[in-house]
Amino acid sequence: MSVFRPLLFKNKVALVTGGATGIGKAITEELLSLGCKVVIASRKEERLKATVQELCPNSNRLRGKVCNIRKEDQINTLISSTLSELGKIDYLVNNGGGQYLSPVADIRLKGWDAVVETNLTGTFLMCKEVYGQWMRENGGVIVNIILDTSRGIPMMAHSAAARAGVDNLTKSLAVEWAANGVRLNTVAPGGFIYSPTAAANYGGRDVFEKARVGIPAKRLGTTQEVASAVCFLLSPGASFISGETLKVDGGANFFPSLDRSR
Ligand SMILES: CCC/C=C/C(=O)SCCNC(=O)CCNC(=O)[C@H](O)C(C)(C)COP(=O)([O-])OP(=O)([O-])OC[C@H]1O[C@@H](n2cnc3c(N)ncnc32)[C@H](O)[C@@H]1OP(=O)([O-])[O-]
Ligand SMILES: NC(=O)C1=CN([C@@H]2O[C@H](COP(=O)(O)OP(=O)(O)OC[C@H]3O[C@@H](n4cnc5c(N)ncnc54)[C@H](OP(=O)(O)O)[C@@H]3O)[C@@H](O)[C@H]2O)C=CC1
Repeated sequence: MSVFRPLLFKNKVALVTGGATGIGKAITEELLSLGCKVVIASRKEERLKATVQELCPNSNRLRGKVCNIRKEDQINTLISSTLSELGKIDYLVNNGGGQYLSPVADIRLKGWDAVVETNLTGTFLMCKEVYGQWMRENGGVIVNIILDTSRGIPMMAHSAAARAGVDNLTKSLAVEWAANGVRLNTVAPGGFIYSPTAAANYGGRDVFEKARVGIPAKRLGTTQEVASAVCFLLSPGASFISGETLKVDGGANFFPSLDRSR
């Protein structure tokens, strides 16, 4: 059940990348339950269709649009078609992204570029385009999902570097665009947030289960717990918060790393 007051969100238009699966799907569900109209955008059309069918089969409050955030022309079309269909974009959640596990020594340039383009360049392009086409004149709120990079991330160094870039980009934009009524923040899920699609990327549930020992609460975070943080930052309750990074990690960042071996 939502912890927010629907009136604050009613009839707002939200664009959520990667909104058909995992954390993005939980954000989509939360925003729908609060009365938003939501556009979800990602590469695989069948996932978009399945989520629209599951969450909102009999209404056009949820729309899926195919978009690869590594392609500037596709982003341009995503924003312009959303604006022509729904008239505005109040919220943008840059959630689409990911990486693969690899020691740095084995990362090829093509793989490095794929991860940086997806996570850093894709977020830059989405922010720039939504600002240029709508938020510069009308204001809005942006939340960028990253990883908690505060201690580095061995085996995911390409993604950690890209996400640290997103974190810093968010701070610059929070200052540059403040006078235009645009707020931006990042949410950093640090502990492991299980969803079937996230786990499939790592060959199953195992890698998530192993992470449990490094989390003080000895449990994984849920996609809904990330969605709540995102919705708080989108809401008027966060109207004087910009350029911040909110960790959603059950305190794992403060847990002595020695305890991780137990
Ligand atoms: C762990 C717990 C925490 C969880 C955190 C999460 O984020 S959960 C969220 C989890 N969800 C996600 O992460 C979902 C989104 N993630 C993705 O789609 C991919 O991880 C992507 C971002 C690399 C794009 O991939 P793509 O195929 O569209 O990209 P492309 O075709 O442009 O270039 C591919 C190049 O990248 C390399 N390479 C790629 N994979 C591997 C690998 N397994 N092995 C080795 N290398 C790999 C390879 O060099 C390849 O070129 P090659 O040598 O084959 O010619
Ligand atoms: N699960 C976790 O523990 C953590 C997750 N995160 C981050 O949270 C976000 C959501 O991940 P999660 O829900 O867990 O995993 P998922 O794999 O379910 O979500 C990733 C989403 O991103 C979309 N996506 C990937 N690449 C692109 C692209 N090039 N263009 C458009 N969409 C794309 C995918 O859709 P499609 O394949 O159809 O394009 C998918 O919907 C990611 O950025 C992830 O890195 C951060 C910390 C921890």
